[in-house]
Amino acid sequence: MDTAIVLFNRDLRIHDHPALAEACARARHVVPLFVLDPAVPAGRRLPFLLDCLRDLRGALRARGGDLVVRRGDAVAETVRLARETGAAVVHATADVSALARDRERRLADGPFAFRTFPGVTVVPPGELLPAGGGDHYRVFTPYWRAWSAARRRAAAEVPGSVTLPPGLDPGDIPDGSPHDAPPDGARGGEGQARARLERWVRDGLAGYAGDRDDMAADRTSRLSPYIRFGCLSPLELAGLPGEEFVRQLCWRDFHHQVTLAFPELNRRDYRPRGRRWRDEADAVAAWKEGATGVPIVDAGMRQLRAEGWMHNRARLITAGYLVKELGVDWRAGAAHFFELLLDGEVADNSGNWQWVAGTGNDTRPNRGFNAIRQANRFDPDGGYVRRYVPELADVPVRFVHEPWRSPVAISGYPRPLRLRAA
Ligand SMILES: Cc1cc2nc3c(=O)[nH]c(=O)nc-3n(C[C@H](O)[C@H](O)[C@H](O)COP(=O)(O)OP(=O)(O)OC[C@H]3O[C@@H](n4cnc5c(N)ncnc54)[C@H](O)[C@@H]3O)c2cc1C
Repeated sequence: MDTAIVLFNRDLRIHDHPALAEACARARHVVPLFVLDPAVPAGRRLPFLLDCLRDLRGALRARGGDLVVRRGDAVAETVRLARETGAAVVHATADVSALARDRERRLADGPFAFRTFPGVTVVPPGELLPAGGGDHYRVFTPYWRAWSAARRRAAAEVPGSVTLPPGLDPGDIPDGSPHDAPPDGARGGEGQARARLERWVRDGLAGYAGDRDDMAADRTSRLSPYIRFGCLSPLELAGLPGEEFVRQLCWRDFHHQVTLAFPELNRRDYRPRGRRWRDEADAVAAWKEGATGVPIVDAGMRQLRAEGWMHNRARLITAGYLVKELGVDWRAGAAHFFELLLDGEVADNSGNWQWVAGTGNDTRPNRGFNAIRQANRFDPDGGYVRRYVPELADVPVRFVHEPWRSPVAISGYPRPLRLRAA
């Protein structure tokens, strides 16, 4: 094989990258390509994405290659580059969203051989099928059992060298304007990801099972934006010790295999339950602003806005409040999360929202989400609330989750919009 293009998407790494490794092993010239598509705006994730591209370019240059960057429609630009370089083969990492699969279908019709490779999940979506029939697992526990027992591929080798065809213009990676700076300075890229992983394995992994729901302690890995952009290989992460952490990666795989089978997961109820949602524009606006008057909900929503990330327990509480307490359609909440989260991504976002709403893969669709009970259990000292809702910084512990019970008026903080009895 003379020239192969490797089309990157959300697999922005050189470690364990089967599509890249195979191209480098077989082709004389390899063109690593990323296409910035204005029709698929990265929104708030753009600065993080640009960091990832710069880091990937650096890693490829260190191996004698480069990252070729183009702007436009990913398929049209790939076809154009194949013509320019005479590439007969295009490699990509297989993905599950409707958008990604449409791109794969169009690439398969291109004037080259198109091959997809694993790498977005630990176990490729669709590889495990339930014994009782069906094209995917609908319930997590049997999936977890099958997933834990499944044979895994070996991690792909990092290519020693990458050789571009001569005379190719690599193209610029835009700077991104300062007002686009990532929230709270979160920097993207495989180098950052591996450094954070190393720190977390040293300091956090051993205590993960006990600490992951302690909202104030904030001791989860915070690797999700890096996993979302593929700066880390899920397969490599799943080789870490610690069942509880690996189980979360299995949840991620689970939602991906659901999305492969049900690509409308971000639009349609997975299990329609005939729910009538309320039209509550003012309440939704207050929820988005972190001004519902329910401290644990407001703390989560303000963390999301400030950091582009929210603790998993806060995601469950804020989502539960919107759909179960306010009776608002999960799609409105999922769209807001998707817009603001650095890790925002169809399978995990919509899969989790539908799980909370009872329209997804929860075996207990009527599960309650009592925000106050959750707050007392997972933020018993109110440390999480105080961090994000400074109006409550000096309120005594016994009122921090229910400030409306305080005999002393608290200025500057609203009364709760709506709340079931705790
Ligand atoms: C309503 C709602 C929306 C969510 N939207 C997203 C989203 O858009 N993108 C996203 O990556 N996660 C989403 N999650 C899942 C989870 O909250 C985040 O993955 C997690 O909080 C990220 O923090 P962490 O990296 O510290 O996780 P850790 O606890 O350290 O877990 C390690 C990794 O496992 C994966 N993971 C953990 N929990 C889940 C889960 N419940 N479902 C799927 N994967 C999981 C993530 O890749 C995470 O980085 C959502 C959860 C809820 C309840």
